[in-house]
Amino acid sequence: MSLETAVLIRILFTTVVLYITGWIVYCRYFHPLRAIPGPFLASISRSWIVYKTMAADMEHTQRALHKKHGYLVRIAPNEVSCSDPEAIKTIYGVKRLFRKTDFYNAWAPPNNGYVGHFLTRDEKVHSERRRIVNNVYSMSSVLESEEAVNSCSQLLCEIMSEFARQKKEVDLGLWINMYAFDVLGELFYGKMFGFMRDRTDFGGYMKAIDSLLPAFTIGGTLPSYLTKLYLLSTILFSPSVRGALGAIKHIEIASKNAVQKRKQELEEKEDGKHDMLRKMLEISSEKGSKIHFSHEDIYVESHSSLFAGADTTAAAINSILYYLMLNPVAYEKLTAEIDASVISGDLSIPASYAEAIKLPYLKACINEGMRLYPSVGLTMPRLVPAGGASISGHYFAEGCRIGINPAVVHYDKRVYGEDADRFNPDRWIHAPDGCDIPRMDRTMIQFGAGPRTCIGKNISLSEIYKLVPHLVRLFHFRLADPSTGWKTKDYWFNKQTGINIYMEERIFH
Ligand code: HEM
Repeated sequence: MSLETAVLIRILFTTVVLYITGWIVYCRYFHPLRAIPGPFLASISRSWIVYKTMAADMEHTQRALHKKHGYLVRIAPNEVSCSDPEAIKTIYGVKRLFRKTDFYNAWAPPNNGYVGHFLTRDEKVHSERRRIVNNVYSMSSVLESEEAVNSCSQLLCEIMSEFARQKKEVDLGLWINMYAFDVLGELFYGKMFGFMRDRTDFGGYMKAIDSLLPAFTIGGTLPSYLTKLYLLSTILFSPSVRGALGAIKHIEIASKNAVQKRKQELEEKEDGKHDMLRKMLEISSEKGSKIHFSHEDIYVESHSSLFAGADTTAAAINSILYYLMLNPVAYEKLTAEIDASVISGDLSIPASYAEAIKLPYLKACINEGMRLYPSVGLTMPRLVPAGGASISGHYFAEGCRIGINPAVVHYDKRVYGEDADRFNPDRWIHAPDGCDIPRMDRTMIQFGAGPRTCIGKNISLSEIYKLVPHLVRLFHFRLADPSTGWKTKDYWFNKQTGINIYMEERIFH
């Protein structure tokens, strides 16, 4: 090696060491977030958050960190996880908009048009676009398709009856996931995809989402200059991600075909169906050119809902049923309420949404399942707007990243009582000492909060309120092996596997 090269290497090495030392000193002693506690590595590098996200159990890590440090924990040099229930309205409220961070960029398809409600970071564009379709997602609109949802529940119950008669061990999570996809098929396209009918992962959608979730979540957590590189390398080197992109393409093509077909059907004859596709086609033909709502926007609307709406709803139903199976007293109490309501004629089977929401213990069990196990298990990160903000006694400068993880704030003992980490639906009937139900309700952010609240919330609630009493009335479920527990993977959607059960059909005389 020549002398010049050796000197050059030494200069380079010294520069790198000086840069890293300077960066660490800045992060620890001069950074605006220096006073916020958290893991040392997190305070100087995003490698901590990336590594912990890859482990897919961030909700446990964050709960432990908040228990140790309080409401604010530094999870990256410029990012904070907040668990203060009072901060929900500041961070996610309408008063001053905290924009979504670049975490969401990793999920966006290469698309020059509108990327969908979930991914859009421009609040003005978001509110304009969301206003166009808000009514389509209202509860009254969703309930116009109630019969269609009933047909899905009935098919699921027929399959479950067959399994019960065969005394077969069943992967409950898998069937609930297939059910959730088929309901979206009915609601959006006027017919089930065929997951349950064909007993298969139709078009490979489930596998595709499972493969893409880690890539998007890790890609979004990386420093933004690495996101594209990371995503590109997963496409090049991971056959499952390549396969998943193929399946997503399939969903896109299927959406496009469905829009064309539905348009044609409606032109040919009136079929009396009020699916969401029809409603969106009507908006598009009545005022589409004026408000720029084209067929392209309808494809985006429908296929992004498949991505966002099936796994999340399935995770919620799974958690409600799983915790009931683990808590026989609550399970019996719910069964008694449902049986009494059926006998008195207050609840039909299939259950109507309007009837089901009147059952107090059912409501308590549903709230409690989604509290203890919200379907989204990472912080929903936002940027502090111009002028900064005061949160939990700390001033945050513009541009700091901050978010709340539903799976952390839902465990707050000051809000939900000393037994907040236990499944106890009764807390929703009589609030624990020192707690009150309106505050408990306000702290539930399983569907997000404020202007970016889940647009599909009513779809999911109608599915959950209708399916849970239907299943509880017709079957008795028990875990095949209560000692093993489910397995969970928290890649933004916190998905469960291994809910293996046996069931019996209930006999009524
Ligand atoms: C139990 C079921 C569901 C849960 C727990 C859930 C959860 C969430 C959460 C937490 C957000 C906010 C994300 C953020 O602020 O970063 C969100 C947004 C969203 N969800 Fe859901 N979701 C569910 C079902 C659905 C369904 C069925 C659909 C579609 C049909 C859907 C579509 C969306 C969309 C499009 C957004 C973005 C809304 C916006 O920014 O305007 N979700 N969801």
